[in-house]
Amino acid sequence: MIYTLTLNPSIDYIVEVDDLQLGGLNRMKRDLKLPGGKGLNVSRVLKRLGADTTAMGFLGGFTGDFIEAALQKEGIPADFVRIRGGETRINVKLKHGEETEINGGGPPITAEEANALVEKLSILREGDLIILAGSLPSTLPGDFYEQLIRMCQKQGAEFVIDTTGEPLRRALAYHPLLVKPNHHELAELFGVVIETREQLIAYGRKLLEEGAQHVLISMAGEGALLISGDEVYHANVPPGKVRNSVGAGDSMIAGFTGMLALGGDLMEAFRAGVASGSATAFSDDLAERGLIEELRTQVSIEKIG
Ligand SMILES: Nc1ncnc2c1ncn2[C@@H]1O[C@H](COP(=O)(O)OP(=O)(O)OP(=O)(O)O)[C@@H](O)[C@H]1O
Ligand SMILES: O=P(O)(O)OC[C@@]1(O)O[C@H](CO)[C@@H](O)[C@@H]1O
Repeated sequence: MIYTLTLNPSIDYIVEVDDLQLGGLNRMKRDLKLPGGKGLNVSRVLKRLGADTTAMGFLGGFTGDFIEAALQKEGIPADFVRIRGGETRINVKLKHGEETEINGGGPPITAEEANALVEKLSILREGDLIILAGSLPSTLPGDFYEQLIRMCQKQGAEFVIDTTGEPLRRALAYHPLLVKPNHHELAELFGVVIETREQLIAYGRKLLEEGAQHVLISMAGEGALLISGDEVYHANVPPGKVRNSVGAGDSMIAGFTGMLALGGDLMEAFRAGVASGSATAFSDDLAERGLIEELRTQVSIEKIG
């Protein structure tokens, strides 16, 4: 079973305008409300790929009800802690030729609610994988991800972590199955400017040295790098019209881990990851299975190191 953990989920409110007038009245051309948050996105794509998944985390208020109903409609098992002190955030994704994102801070989580989540995670067993994804709510301790990782490992489960900064850095020592920074996150993590592919690979290798089992570096339209052991692979992205990049990275994690869970090898997982990321980039919502399958045949992988 692949569990996903989203400590700070969201409704993603996607708003499209023709010509954004800052300081003026804008009329929406189109809008869409989707369940969001990184782990939730991973679960939604895993489900479409036919992998077993359960979504976990915190939900509150009417926005939390919306997300629960959306997951139920898609047949995704969910086991969230309901919080009492606020509503799950609404993140605005503004499309105006480019994409501008305004993410909320998220509601407060009490110590009691945090403990309730820890209790729920006692269900994890050997053979399970948990994907910890997204920002850490500011009311939780800075080492909360680390606490959860230690606990999951005691129970024999593997983990993937997709977050930024210190929580990501600290998680490396626990040997995550996968980390997937994009090129900007990788540069930020090491406080450097990365200009060449060689530099990307060098910093990706550092993540392996610090403990990650596999490193995926996503580069949006430039494809992705997989660094594993002494080997480095590059995948191209298939051609297509970009409609939405929100959740492309999460879809990539779903494709990669889902394929491994379904018995695929590392190269098949890499290919499925890239195809899933691109299928989301070419869709209004997250990728559907049909498009992922179609794009999978168009991803070519080259060993470059
Ligand atoms: N413009 C694009 N064209 C084709 N494929 C894309 C494009 N953008 C993203 N993808 C696919 O999705 C993968 C992940 O994208 P990206 O590098 O943008 O991740 P990310 O920054 O973590 O995304 P997000 O945070 O928006 O979910 C890429 O490696 C690629 O396979
Ligand atoms: O604020 P965080 O937790 O870093 O990111 C949240 C978020 O931007 O990530 C997802 C896309 O990856 C969206 O569904 C969601 O709105």
